[in-house]
Amino acid sequence: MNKILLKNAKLGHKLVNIAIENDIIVSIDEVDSKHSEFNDYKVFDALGNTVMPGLVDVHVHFRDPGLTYKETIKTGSYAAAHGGFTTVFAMPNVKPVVDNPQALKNMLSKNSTDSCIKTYQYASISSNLDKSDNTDIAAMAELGAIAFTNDGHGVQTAGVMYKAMLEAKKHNKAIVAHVEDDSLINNGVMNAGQAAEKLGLPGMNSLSESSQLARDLVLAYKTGVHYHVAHISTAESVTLVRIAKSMGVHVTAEVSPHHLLLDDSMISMDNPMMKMNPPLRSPKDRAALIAGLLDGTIDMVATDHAPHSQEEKTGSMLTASFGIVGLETAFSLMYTKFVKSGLVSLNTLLNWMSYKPLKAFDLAINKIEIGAKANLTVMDLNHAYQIDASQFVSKGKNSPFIGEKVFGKTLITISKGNVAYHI
Ligand SMILES: NC(=O)N[C@@H](CC(=O)O)C(=O)O
Ligand SMILES: [Zn+2]
Ligand SMILES: [Zn+2]
Repeated sequence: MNKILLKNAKLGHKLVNIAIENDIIVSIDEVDSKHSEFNDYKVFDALGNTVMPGLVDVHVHFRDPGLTYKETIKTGSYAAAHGGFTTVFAMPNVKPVVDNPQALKNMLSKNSTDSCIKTYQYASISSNLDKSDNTDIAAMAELGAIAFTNDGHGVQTAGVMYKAMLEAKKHNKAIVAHVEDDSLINNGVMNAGQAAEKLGLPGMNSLSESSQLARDLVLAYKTGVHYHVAHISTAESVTLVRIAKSMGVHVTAEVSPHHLLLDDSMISMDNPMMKMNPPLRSPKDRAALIAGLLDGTIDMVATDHAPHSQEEKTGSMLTASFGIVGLETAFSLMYTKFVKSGLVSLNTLLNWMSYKPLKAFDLAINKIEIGAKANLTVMDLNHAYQIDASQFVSKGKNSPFIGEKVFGKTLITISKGNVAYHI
């Protein structure tokens, strides 16, 4: 049997010892209580640091199979554990795309052998993410796809989206949408606006997101499907989700740390690390995202961890790949900017980064109590440091936050009773 004792962990205001057998928390005792039957346990000392429910990220790209020079399930899941995540949802835009039952079967078995944390798998809505033929949602729901998404691309026609929603609803699965109307992108490499004009770079119209979102929300209203908005990025999108929620549409939304913390006014030069999809929007959009997260319109934070090679992220934004890594910086950035600054409590941050992501997808929540699955992480919340790409265990070093001063360092991550990361 796998037996772990996590000693001297701060849980609320108490200092506790947490015993884990296989994947279950079997006891939580105050440190000074006399409990001495832990002889054959593997001991990890939290040294008085805070233990919290494992973080959850519903949006990661692990690039495996097919693009393993960028990331593998091994390196990606280890990066997640290093960031305090016990649970992630992997996107289907690998090679081959997870767009059929056999590809999904292969992914599910690869995730279970290669990932050091709990990894759920998305399957796609249409074949190869671009063709107009719908995938076999019924079969892939049956096999265990967590939900369906064409992330990386918008679903360009209402017909394909409507059909996918009807099928997903029938099988009690969510549709996760990367909302982007290709006809409003104009070969852009950043948000269309003053900043793009100043730099002389082609801009992507933000209506590309909100106009397709408006379409989808009508379809979601009609079909009753759970519709989840990936990486929401514009003020209009937040307003649309707010209205849809008030109408009773089953809609949830995620926002990335970078869209909360950066905007296009901060792109002072042609810098590939500031290139991602959706692009960093205007300061006004960013303010609306923060307001939307604070008032509950936006449900959760998700990283959209998108590793790329160094070559793919050097040179000009005109040619660089879209996307940045996020798993190893998300918690510390959010903790520093939202909790340490006094804006919200640690508990609220954990709602955004653990409780609500699981709740939204009807999964059991991570909690630290006897009988619960051992999905937890120990953080040194007082540890101050500068973000340094050489400390990343991800293959992707493509972060715009290098050099940023943050608080919060992961000491131990336990997922399903396995010690996935420890210092
Ligand atoms: N976010 C990105 O800029 N890139 C993602 C795709 C996506 O999330 O849309 C990728 O797969 O690289
Ligand atoms: Zn996307
Ligand atoms: Zn993505």
